[in-house]
Amino acid sequence: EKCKVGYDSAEEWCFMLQLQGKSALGAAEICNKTGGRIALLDSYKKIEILRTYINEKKEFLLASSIKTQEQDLMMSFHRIRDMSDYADRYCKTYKRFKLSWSTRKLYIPNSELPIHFDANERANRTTPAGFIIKTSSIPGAGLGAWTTSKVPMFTVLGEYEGEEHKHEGDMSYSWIIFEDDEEEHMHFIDASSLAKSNWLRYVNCARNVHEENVKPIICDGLVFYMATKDVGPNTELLTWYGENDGRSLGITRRHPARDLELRSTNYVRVKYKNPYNLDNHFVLFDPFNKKGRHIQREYDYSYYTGTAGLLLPFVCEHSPVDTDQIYRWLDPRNWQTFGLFYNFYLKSW
Ligand SMILES: C[S@@+](CC[C@H](N)C(=O)[O-])C[C@H]1O[C@@H](n2cnc3c(N)ncnc32)[C@H](O)[C@@H]1O
Repeated sequence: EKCKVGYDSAEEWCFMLQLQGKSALGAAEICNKTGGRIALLDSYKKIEILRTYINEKKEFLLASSIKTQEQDLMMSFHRIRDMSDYADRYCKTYKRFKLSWSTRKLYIPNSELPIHFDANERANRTTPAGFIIKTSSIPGAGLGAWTTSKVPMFTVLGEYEGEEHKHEGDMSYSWIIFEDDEEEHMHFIDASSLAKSNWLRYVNCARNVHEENVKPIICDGLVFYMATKDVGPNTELLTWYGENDGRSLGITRRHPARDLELRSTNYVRVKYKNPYNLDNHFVLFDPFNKKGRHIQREYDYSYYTGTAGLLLPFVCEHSPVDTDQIYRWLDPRNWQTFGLFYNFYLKSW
């Protein structure tokens, strides 16, 4: 037998399907321990052989209980998508009827302001009944907006008020509004002034999908905030600021409202060698997809899954022929080294 213990022979390769769910790093570690490495897809033939190999073990894979994470992820994704659809509908109605009965039904207006008050108290004084401004649940984030009673899903928490500029002001309280999708046609709604904003300025940025419960609806040059879940009492309202602002707050996670490309809940993690740039990286391999779309780039889904990322089954391999080594020689980035070796070889010969 050419394959090591625990490995199965599949044509010229030796594979081992691991049904335990692991992160990319955890998987690499286990493959190392068994004397192999993460299976590397570097030829069409190998992809086909690996597909056949996994298909033979299909029942085990389908029976493994670790799919719940992918299912959660897809559900969260669809929920976020549904919220976008709902927001679009809300906006259409708003554009036609403004705040009429239909858009006002689930709309929470600012608290009414007294006639005389300190101008800088405006923002806080607009806080409606059922909400309170107090220290955020996020360490170091300052103040936050909290519920004191239940808020049903789809409740519009009001309009994000601020000064409208054409120039960039204090970006930490600004929404950028693109009018008709053109960069030149944009403005900012800047809530940095306490005298010219309302309580929604205190809504902080969610760090993950579990705590995210508010969606900005950008509509008709304005921004509304809408609850995307039934929110219980004494819960902080948190929304996703967008990738740029998220990043500047140290939240580098990808918010998959943009593009969650998962199509399956049967992924197996392997590596893939890109034939164009010879880069090799982790991919999600869907061995049961018959339409040929079985390789999926793996993005950072930790916005959903927490820091370890998706826990997936994976395939280890060890090959009597180290194809990775061969590719290293073929990689143009290594040719300089190869040249040195070649010169040395010629000279010594
Ligand atoms: C629109 S304000 C939110 C209200 C702010 N916390 C306050 O006390 O006025 C945005 C600012 O809140 C803070 N913040 C919001 N989300 C945060 C997060 N996830 N982590 C750290 N700071 C955050 C940052 O200082 C950010 O510039």
